[in-house]
Amino acid sequence: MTIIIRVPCSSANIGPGFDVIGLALSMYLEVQLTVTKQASSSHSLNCRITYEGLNPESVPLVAEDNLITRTAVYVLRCHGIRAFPAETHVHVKNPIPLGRGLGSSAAAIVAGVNLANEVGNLQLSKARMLDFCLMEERHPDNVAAALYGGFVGTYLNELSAEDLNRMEIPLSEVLPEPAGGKDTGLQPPQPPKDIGHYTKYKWSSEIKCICIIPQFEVSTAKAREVLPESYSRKDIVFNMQRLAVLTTALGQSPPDPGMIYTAMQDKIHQPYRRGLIPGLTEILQSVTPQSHPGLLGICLSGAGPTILALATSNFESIADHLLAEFKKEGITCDWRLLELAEEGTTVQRPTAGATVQVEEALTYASSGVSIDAGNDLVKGIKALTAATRRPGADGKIGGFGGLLDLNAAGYEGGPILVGAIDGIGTKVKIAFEMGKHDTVGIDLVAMNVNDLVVQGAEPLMFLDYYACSKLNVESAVKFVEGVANGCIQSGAALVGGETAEMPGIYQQGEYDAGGCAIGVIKHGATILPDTAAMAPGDVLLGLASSGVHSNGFSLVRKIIEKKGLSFHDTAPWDTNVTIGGSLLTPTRIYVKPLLAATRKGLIKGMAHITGGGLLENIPRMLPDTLAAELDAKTWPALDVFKWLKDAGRLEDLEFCRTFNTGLGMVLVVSEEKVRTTTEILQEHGEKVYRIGTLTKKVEEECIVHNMDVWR
Ligand SMILES: Nc1ncnc2c1ncn2[C@@H]1O[C@H](COP(=O)(O)OP(=O)(O)O)[C@@H](O)[C@H]1O
Ligand SMILES: N[C@@H](CCOP(=O)(O)O)C(=O)O
Repeated sequence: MTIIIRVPCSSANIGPGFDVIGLALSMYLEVQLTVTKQASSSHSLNCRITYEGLNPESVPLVAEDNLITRTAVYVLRCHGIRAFPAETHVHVKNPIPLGRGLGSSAAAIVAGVNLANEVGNLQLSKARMLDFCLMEERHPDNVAAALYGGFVGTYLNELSAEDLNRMEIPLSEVLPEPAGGKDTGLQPPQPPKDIGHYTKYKWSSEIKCICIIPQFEVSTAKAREVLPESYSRKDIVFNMQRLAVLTTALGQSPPDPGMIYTAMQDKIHQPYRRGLIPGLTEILQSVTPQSHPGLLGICLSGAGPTILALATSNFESIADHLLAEFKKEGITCDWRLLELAEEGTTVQRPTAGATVQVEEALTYASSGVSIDAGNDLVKGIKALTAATRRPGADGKIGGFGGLLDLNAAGYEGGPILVGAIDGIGTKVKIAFEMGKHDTVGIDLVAMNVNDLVVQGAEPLMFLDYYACSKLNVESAVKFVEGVANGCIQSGAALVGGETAEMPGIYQQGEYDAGGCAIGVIKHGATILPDTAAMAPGDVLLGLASSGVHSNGFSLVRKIIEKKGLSFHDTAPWDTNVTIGGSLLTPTRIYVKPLLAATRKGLIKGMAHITGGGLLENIPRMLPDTLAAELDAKTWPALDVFKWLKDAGRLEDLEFCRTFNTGLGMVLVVSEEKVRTTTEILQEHGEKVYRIGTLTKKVEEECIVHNMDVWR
């Protein structure tokens, strides 16, 4: 499958509008993209480049050096993708002469950003693409015209010194000494949002563009070096007066040659560039609407050396005259008659909506976390833990919590102790980003006490472990505030903890936290799950989660990053909150409602839906002979999950194996106890859904029907 990206060339300034106005013109750079899946590639950054067109000697075919591909790699790296997929073939067809003032570098940069968008399936908006273009080509006139097409006026929000000096931005062709161009090995920061703005002016359809293209190059960087740092008020006013008239005059029909010719005069760049283009002033002055009927105006195209003459007729005779003028200076030129390219950059995919096929849907594993590896570890250490068995504890692992019978251990009359240990995972990264530390402690407690309660245990005490590079007392206190809050919600006492300062292990300003809950089950009470009591036909009840809870955050962060969003942006799934604010919603603590129900002997088993989602956690409470059959239509799909699934293009099974999908707990209850159980849980504020039943196991342990409701 080949995707074709077409970017028009552009002519900037049109006389007085230096760095402000641009025209997209009907000569197109074409980039053909094909990805053939291979294990590896011998080409730089996995990308093979071929080129046909003008100035082949000046166009590097190494992806690290070529402006199109190095722009694409910059954009990909901003999204956590280090290189092209192996193997990418980029074929470039380029009729735009390089270094002539027709926006060849702008076209290459715009093509590169679009290339990354296709290869990485980044789904960037055009406005966001403009931001990426402007990190590289810092004058907006050419890139805005090339991207959006038409006759555009632009302005730029100034970049901060920090953003100006980013090392990871590819070397620009147009800045004298750009800071960037270095691969620091780090992920480049996302560009600031909305750097560039544009408006489209009307363009009179009678006007055509005669481009006289001398056979020598003037690099834009050099043509900017000759410009002064400051201008007289007289010259600025001269240009502004003309620009104000020109932008409207070029949209009027019929165009007014007298007005346009005068309005295309300039005092702030052309006079200074004449040293680079022999005979420039004389050539510009050699034609007028009077001497050459049909001519509207004449100027330097961009930084030159191309001359742009706007005309409504007599194109050939105007061109012949200008070619002869250049000839007097000993300069040979080509000429082209171009029209306005109204459309801007286009991307042609073989079928509408198709994406580069090699682009795979995100998976939890692709975000760096492997559920399978975790399962393999449990298998691998089973024998080791079994060797630690002692009276009161069988040394088996794999349950939600670990059990020790104090009575059997020699403490006569003592209850069964249940212990759980867990962390918050990378949800803490969002706390760092948002500077909000008072809720992740709730998550920490929740992850532990919810694991205890599913065994029927009442959590009694909690200990936390907080490790950082340098202790920030304020955020650490906030963190413990969250832990204490979680303990109060679950009725556990916070009896101790540990704070560790470990410079060199953690990144500055960051921390990690773990915690351990201990609870008890009275002798005589049922230790859950009561697998022996479960039978086909038993009902599965689901309790609503408060959101993503505390699992799957590596994937969440990857999706947010891939979409080019910041945690401070408005949440696409809820415009009342920021993304970070919404994602920091603490994990729901189910201890009190579930203890109320278990004490009445209503529940046969419970699964805390954490990493591994419904598919991996529900089977943990079932006997070998039974399977869970769920209908996804029976509980609401939370908007946050729908968005994550769509934005990450997560496949149904992957989604269901990573996230809680809207259910934080799943219970097994016999049919006759469904009503009472539901009522008790609802009295405690839970949202309860009847989500499925237990069936005889044939092959799969957990089957979810109608997963298409999440799409
Ligand atoms: N199609 C292309 N492929 C690769 N690099 C390109 C392409 N077009 C332009 N460039 C790069 O841009 C440079 C010209 O940029 P610049 O001096 O701004 O001139 P222009 O006025 O043509 O934009 C070339 O020397 C080359 O490095
Ligand atoms: N406003 C810029 C335009 C440069 O255009 P190019 O086509 O020469 O790259 C300038 O005048 O420097």
